[in-house]
Amino acid sequence: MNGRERISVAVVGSGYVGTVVAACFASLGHSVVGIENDPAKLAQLRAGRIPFHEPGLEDLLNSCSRDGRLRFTANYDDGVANADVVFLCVGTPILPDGTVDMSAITNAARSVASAIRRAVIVVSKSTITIGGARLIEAVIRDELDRGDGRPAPLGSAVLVHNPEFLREGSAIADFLHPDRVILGGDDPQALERVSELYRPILQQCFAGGIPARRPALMCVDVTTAEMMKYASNAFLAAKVSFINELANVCDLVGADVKVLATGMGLDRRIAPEFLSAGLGWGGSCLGKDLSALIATARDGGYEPSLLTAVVQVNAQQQEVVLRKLGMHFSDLQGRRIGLLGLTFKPDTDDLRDSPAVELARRLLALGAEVIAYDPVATEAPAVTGIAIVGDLYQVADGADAVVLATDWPDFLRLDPAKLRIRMRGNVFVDGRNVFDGGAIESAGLKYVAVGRSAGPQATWDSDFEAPTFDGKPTSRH
Ligand SMILES: NC(=O)c1ccc[n+]([C@@H]2O[C@H](COP(=O)([O-])OP(=O)(O)OC[C@H]3O[C@@H](n4cnc5c(N)ncnc54)[C@H](O)[C@@H]3O)[C@@H](O)[C@H]2O)c1
Ligand SMILES: O=c1ccn([C@@H]2O[C@H](COP(=O)(O)OP(=O)(O)O[C@H]3O[C@H](CO)[C@@H](O)[C@H](O)[C@H]3O)[C@@H](O)[C@H]2O)c(=O)[nH]1
Repeated sequence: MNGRERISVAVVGSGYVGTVVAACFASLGHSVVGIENDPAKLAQLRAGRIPFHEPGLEDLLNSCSRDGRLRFTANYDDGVANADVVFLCVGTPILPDGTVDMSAITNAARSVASAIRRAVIVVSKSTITIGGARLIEAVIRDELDRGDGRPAPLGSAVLVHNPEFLREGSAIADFLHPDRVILGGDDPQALERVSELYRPILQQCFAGGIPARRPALMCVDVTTAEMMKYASNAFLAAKVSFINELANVCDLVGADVKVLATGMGLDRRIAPEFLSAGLGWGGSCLGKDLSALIATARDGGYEPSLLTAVVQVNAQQQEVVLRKLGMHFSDLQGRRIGLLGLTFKPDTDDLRDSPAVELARRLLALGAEVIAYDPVATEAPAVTGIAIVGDLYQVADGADAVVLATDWPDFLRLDPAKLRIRMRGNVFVDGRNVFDGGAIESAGLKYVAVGRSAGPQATWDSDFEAPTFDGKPTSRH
């Protein structure tokens, strides 16, 4: 601990976020108990196995468990008894009306409160509705006030909201090397105590041996902290929808969206991240959080037209791929389509709101046959009719077209000639713009990408000299 205090932490919910939070805080030297109410997940975690796919997490969990800093329980009395800080990391899905289902987190908060016997800080880390922190606080206060014949004196609780910005697939690095830690609350001592937990992260100047920017700590009011999470995800989704819209314009005018995005990203105000055009964004968070933000705005009488356009452009992006297939086949009835990838992005097994699964669903609805391969998602998702195969080249067997839907690095190593030889047709749709079209075409396939039609390709060599405003070349050196 390098002389730092070891803080007792409980983490409620051991899913994609809670398990990472628990293992990472334990790796920083804190003493952590994970509370999970799903018996199957709990059994796996206790056996040292992660019930989902997240690179590096199983090793981290096992090393922390071996050192006695991390364990899991289903029992709130056991988990909360000695905790100084309790993190709530349970799911907050969307209800059919687009608002947030806060029932799991309020139930968890009630269970925590019923087990509190000392002064505790409860930290909501789940993404919550605007006003959610106050709701959780009220639930905890009610439970503590209820007494219910339990031995007095009961403990006390202060609420801090600490939204999480990790991404699946790079969750450990994102948690341990964040750009910022946001704490929402109005109790300075509680904010200070929670920031203590993050101290090793906040003080680091190196990430993986490379000098890094020190993460920022921002302490704000709870409502702004709640908004910070929704606004960040809405912005990321908007950036992807923006480049996808431009990709569609590139297809019209013969420009290359990949080169366009590289050029745009060189402007530091724009930044290169989240400018990859393709099948669109998905996953358990972006769509859900946009929906919650839109519902919040409408609830206040404001129509958020930009946010709704971000969602519309994304929904439409799958049609772009269908339209491209439509240029090669008069209709998709009876066509055999091989799908590479099912998860919503690489390095996760998460199929929630996956653009690949949604594309499969639409293809099936149009009468196509869909044969899919994914390196990690090896069971058919809840879409009847997708046939899953165990080898990537098998998707090509008798296929009229192969569509890359998820940009798993494994796929970049595929041999297009091996694919071609097994196919009936010759169409290859690169739904994530990751391939070199020339290499695909030289294997006898027709390469179809998103926003990269036969327009002129920009050169990108190091001897390039940018023209000055008067047209004369100038050296960059
Ligand atoms: N998945 C991400 O990448 C990510 C990133 C940042 C924020 N978030 C937010 O974090 C929250 C959790 O997301 P997730 O993806 O980890 O969800 P998840 O469904 O993977 O995990 C939630 C876990 O909580 C458990 N649980 C539910 N109620 C419980 C209770 N009362 N007691 C004990 N355990 C309980 C569930 O069994 C499950 O294992 C959501 O609000 C989400 O929006 C998610
Ligand atoms: O240039 C890009 C970048 C991403 N995507 C897609 O966008 C989706 C979301 O990707 P990503 O943001 O990396 O995944 P998540 O793990 O869902 O992470 C987001 O959602 C989390 C949950 O709220 C937040 O914590 C993270 O900060 C936020 O990036 C995926 O389908 C990607 O394929 C693109 O299409 N183009």
